[in-house]
Amino acid sequence: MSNEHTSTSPDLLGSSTTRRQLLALAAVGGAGLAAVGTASTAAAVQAAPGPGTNGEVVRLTVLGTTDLHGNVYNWDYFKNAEYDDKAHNDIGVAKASSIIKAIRAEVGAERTLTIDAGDTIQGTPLAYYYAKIDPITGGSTHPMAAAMNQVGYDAAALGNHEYNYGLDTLRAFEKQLRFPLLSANSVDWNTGAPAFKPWVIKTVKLPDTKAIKVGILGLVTPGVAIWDKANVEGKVKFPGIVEQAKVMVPRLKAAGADVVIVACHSGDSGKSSWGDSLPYVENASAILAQEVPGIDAVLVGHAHLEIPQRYVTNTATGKQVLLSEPYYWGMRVTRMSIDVQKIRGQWQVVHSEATLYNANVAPEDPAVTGAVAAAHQKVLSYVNGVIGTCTQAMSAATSRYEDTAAIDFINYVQADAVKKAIAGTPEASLPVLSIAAPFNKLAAIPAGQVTIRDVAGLYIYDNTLLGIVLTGAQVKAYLEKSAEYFQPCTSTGPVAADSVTNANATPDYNYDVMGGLDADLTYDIDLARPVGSRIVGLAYAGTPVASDARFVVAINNYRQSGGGNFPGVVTAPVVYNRQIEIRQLLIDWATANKVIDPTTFASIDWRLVSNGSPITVTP
Ligand SMILES: Nc1ncnc2c1ncn2[C@@H]1O[C@H](CO)[C@H]2OP(=O)(O)O[C@H]21
Repeated sequence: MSNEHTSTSPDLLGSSTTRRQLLALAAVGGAGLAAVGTASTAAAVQAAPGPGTNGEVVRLTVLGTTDLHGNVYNWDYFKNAEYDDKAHNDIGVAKASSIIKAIRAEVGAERTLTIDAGDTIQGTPLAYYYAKIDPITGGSTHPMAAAMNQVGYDAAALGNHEYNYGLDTLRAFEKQLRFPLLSANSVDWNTGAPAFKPWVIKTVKLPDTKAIKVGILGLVTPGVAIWDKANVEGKVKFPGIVEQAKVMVPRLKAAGADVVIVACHSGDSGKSSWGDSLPYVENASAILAQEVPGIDAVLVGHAHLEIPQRYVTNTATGKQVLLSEPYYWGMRVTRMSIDVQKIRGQWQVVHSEATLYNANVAPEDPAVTGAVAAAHQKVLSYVNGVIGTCTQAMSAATSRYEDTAAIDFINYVQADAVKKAIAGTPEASLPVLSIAAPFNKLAAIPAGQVTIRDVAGLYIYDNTLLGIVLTGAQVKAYLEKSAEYFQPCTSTGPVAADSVTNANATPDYNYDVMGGLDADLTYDIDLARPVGSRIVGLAYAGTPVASDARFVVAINNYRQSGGGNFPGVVTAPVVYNRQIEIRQLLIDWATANKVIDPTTFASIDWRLVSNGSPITVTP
C-alpha cells in the first residue's frame, strides 16, 4: 500500500488509543469484529455459551501467519519498488509483527501464542541470497530467522518450500530460530522416527488459575515427496496429514495438552494437484478437522487463500473445529480467540472464533526491519546489478494465451543447456524441446540494461533442470494435458483472457508452452474441440510429429516429479539432471552472452484457434 502507512509515528503501538485504532482499522472478516480492542474481552467471554458452567472461562489468543515466503519488508524485489497490488495489500512479516504486537498488548502477552504455518525460507531474492549466494550453511544469519525471532513466535510448521534448498540449509535455519520448527509428518526414511519436533506444549499460567497446556502440532502437505524428491529421497518420508495426526494427536493429549492447535501447511479444499502419484491428500486441513478427534483449531496454510473463519464438525465428537487461513506473504494475521473453561477439573474449549487483520494499515515494526536492514541492502545491490542488455523489451504479461519472447527465452536457455550437456551421449542426435509455464505475468525484461532482478522475475520458483526422453505420442499427450488450462471457445473473439484461461481453476503455473531448439515445434490449440483432442497440426521443423519419434525434453524438477500430474514424464528416461537451478541458468546465460536479442530465439509457434481460425484474445 501507499507510503502514508509506513511512516506512522513511533508511538502508534505504544499508545492504547492508536493501538485500538490500528486494530479496528485492520480487522477484516471473521467473527471477532465486535470484540476488537477490548482488553481481556471479559464481556465476550462471559457471553460465550459453555456447557457445565462450573468454572471460570479464560480466553486464549492464538495469532497466526503463513506462507511468508521470504518477505520481511513491504518490498517487491523484482520491481525494485514498494509492494503493491490491485487490492493495495501490503506484505512482509514486519507489518504483520506490528499487528501481532498490538494484539498482544491489548489482550496480554501471557495469554497469547503466536504461530506460523510454513513456507518461510523461499520466495524472494532475500531468501534466495541467504540460501545460495551467502548461504546460512556458511555462517550467515537468515533474515527470516532474524525477523521471526524479533516477532517472538512460539512455533512454526514446516512448509513444503522449507525443503527447497536441501536438509543442510533447513537444519541451519532451524538452529537459528528461538522457537521450534514443527513437522509431525516429516519422518526419518528408514526408521519412521520424527525428523523434526512433531509438537510443542506451551504452558499458559495466569494468576489464580491452574496452568493451561496448549499443544501445537505441525503438519506439512506430503507433496514434498514429489516436489523436492531430489532433496528428500532416502532421507525423509511424508506420511499423510490425517493418517499421521491420528497417531500424533492422542500422543499430544497423553503428554498433557488441554487444547490442541494444528499449524497445518495444507489448504482446506480436500483436493490434490498430483492425481494418483501419492496416496495422500494435498489440501487436507478440513478433512483433518473432520476426521481426527481432539483438535480444537487449525491454522491453515499452503493454498494462499484468505479464510477468516470456518468451522468443521468433527465426525467422532460432534465438536466444532475452528479453521482460519491468513492469506500469504504476511498480508493478513489470523487472531483466534479460544475460550477454555474448567469442567470437572479439566480445561475444555467452550467457544472459539477467528478474525483476520489486514497488515496494510500497519507500520513496519522497526525491531523487525532493524534486524534485517543490512541483509535487505545487500540483496538490493545484488538484484540491481546489471548483467547485460536486451535489444527489445520482453514481457510475460500475455504469455498465458499467446506465444511470447519471454517464455521462448526460458525454453531456449533450458534446451540449450540440455543439448550442450548431452553432447557425446547416445541421445545427442535427438531433437531437443523444452517446456516452460507463464508463472509470473508481471515479469518483464526491459529494452536496454538488464539486471539480475529482471531475469530472476521470469523464474520465480527454485526449480532445477532435467532432460527426459519422450516419444512423439507423449509430446502430443503432454500438450493435450497442458491445453486443459483453456476454456472452450467457439468464436474467434475478441474474447477476454480471463474467459478462456484457468479452466477448472487450473493455475497459470500448470499451463506449459513447449518449444523446439534447433527447429520450431509448431501447433494450434483448438478451443472448439473437446479436451484431449485440441492439439492440431503438431509439427517439428515443418514435418508432422510421428507417434514413435523421439525427443529430449528440457523440463523442470517440479513437473518431472509429478507436479501438475502431466502424463508420461515421471517414468520417462532421464538423460540430464545436474541439479542446476533454472533461474541461475538464465542469469548465467545473460551474463555470458551480454546481449539478449529475441530475434535469435523467439518466433510465433503456437496459437489459440477456434475451428481452425485464430482467436483474438484481449488482456
Ligand atoms: N514449478 C514449480 N516449482 C515449485 N513449486 C511449484 C511450481 N509450480 C507450482 N508450484 C507449487 O506447487 C503447489 C501446487 O501443486 C503450489 O503451492 P505453493 O508451494 O504455494 O506453489 C505451488
